[in-house]
Amino acid sequence: MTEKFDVIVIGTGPAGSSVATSCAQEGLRTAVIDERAYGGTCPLRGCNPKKVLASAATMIDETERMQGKGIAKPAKINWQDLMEFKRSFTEPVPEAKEKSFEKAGIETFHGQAQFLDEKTLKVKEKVLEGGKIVIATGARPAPLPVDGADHLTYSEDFLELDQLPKRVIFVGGGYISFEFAHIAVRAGSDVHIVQRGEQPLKSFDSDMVDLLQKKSKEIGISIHLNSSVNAIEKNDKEYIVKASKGDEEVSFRGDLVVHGGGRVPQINDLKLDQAGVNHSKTGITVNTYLQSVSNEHVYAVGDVADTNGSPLTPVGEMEGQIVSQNIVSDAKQEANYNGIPSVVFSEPKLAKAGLTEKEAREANYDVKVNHQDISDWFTYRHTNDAPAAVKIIIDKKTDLILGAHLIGGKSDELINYFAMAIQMRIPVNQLKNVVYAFPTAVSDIPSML
Ligand SMILES: Cc1cc2nc3c(=O)[nH]c(=O)nc-3n(C[C@H](O)[C@H](O)[C@H](O)COP(=O)(O)OP(=O)(O)OC[C@H]3O[C@@H](n4cnc5c(N)ncnc54)[C@H](O)[C@@H]3O)c2cc1C
Ligand SMILES: NC(=O)c1ccc[n+]([C@@H]2O[C@H](COP(=O)([O-])OP(=O)(O)OC[C@H]3O[C@@H](n4cnc5c(N)ncnc54)[C@H](O)[C@@H]3O)[C@@H](O)[C@H]2O)c1
Repeated sequence: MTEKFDVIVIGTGPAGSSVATSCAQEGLRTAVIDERAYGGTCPLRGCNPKKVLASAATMIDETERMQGKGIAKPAKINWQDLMEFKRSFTEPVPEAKEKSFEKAGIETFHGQAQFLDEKTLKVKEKVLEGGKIVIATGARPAPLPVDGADHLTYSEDFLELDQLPKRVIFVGGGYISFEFAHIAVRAGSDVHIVQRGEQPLKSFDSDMVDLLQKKSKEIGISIHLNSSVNAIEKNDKEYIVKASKGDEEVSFRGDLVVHGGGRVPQINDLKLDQAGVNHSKTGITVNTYLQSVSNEHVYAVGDVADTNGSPLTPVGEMEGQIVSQNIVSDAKQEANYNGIPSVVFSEPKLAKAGLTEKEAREANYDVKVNHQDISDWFTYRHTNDAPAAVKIIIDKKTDLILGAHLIGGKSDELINYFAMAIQMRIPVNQLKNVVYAFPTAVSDIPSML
């Protein structure tokens, strides 16, 4: 027998949860489906467990850099204790999530969802029909065209390691590799990042990335640029990662090789063709209302949707809110990706919101660029926090901030103020006149503008 719903959401990560909860609150008969434990990548295998480990790495960095400045003995990471602490955050998630869906009146299904036709899905032996179906299936590690790719350890397995091996090699120089490398080196491992391009963390400001690379090298991370990994071999002692660097072949030896080579939309198992849902390598093809261009019953949100939004939790949540409004009231809401902040949780942390200097100039803005080394400002000097730098890009014509780029121990919180200014279109002259608490990192904002 076919069960009928107003809305069926495939995926219970941040994006899917956001749609399902809002639709149910508005009285629509709503169902969620997930093939894995409820909660999705962010709270179980991504942001939150990573942040528990990264915060410990920050504490190590803080005590190390204060040696001889009032802190006597550097702290040490106890990996097993830290993982136990991390599990206290991840383990309760699936049950709590399921209960919160049930409390909201959402029907819950476990298993892989596959389309049978435009409006119907199969989950194990059950057949479900949705007035609207929302695809929120997230992303998975990109298959890398590398011989011996099966030797790679994925980010989610790294976050479950009982022991941290002595020598760790990261393939790729993006978010995952920099964040995990900063954790691993603070936990005592020898770490290599092998990145095929000229600049790691390509979407960030290149001056800030240069500072992060310099600090990463100082704390013992070896960064190999222009080195494209093409093979991973294993013998009874170790892994050997082979890469091409121009005409040269280079190799690195380690005890663990981690995939940091990018993620791709999770669409393989959905049988999208049976529902006439168009897609490409970059995800489900949607219009500006996040509705499938080829099947009006279907929407897509989060990492799986091919939009201008980056694959980040707050983007998925925002898209979820937009789709729920479009479904509930037949509205035509569009996502606004302007000024969305993003942080690499290394130590120092790297942050951005809005346009880079290059993007602003290419878009023909008449820009004022405030680029400052702030490591000798009191905020950073009293905790010996270097490097610390800021680059703010201001539109001379409107006095609005177009982009903000930060590096330093406080940049993860500080970037939100710039994101707010960009998103709410607060002009620089107003931001300068806000009275902030002192001494805080935020009270430096007027001097950055
Ligand atoms: C290591 C790591 C660290 C990260 N750190 C951050 C961070 O600090 N900040 C940030 O903003 N973002 C971070 N991200 C990105 C963030 O986790 C994702 O952007 C976010 O989880 C995407 O949400 P989503 O709902 O689109 O997908 P997901 O959270 O991936 O959820 C998708 C769900 O769909 C389910 N599913 C897939 N296919 C099917 C199917 N056929 N049938 C049924 N269920 C299915 C999956 O099991 C999963 O539960 C990180 C990612 C990783 C990997
Ligand atoms: N703090 C955060 O918000 C956070 C943290 C982790 C992940 N994420 C999300 O997850 C996504 C995936 O993260 P990621 O770090 O895997 O990808 P990424 O896209 O940030 O970086 C991947 C890097 O790997 C390189 N690469 C790919 N194949 C290679 C090869 N064979 N040899 C050498 N280098 C190679 C690419 O050039 C690129 O620089 C991110 O785009 C981000 O949206 C976010």
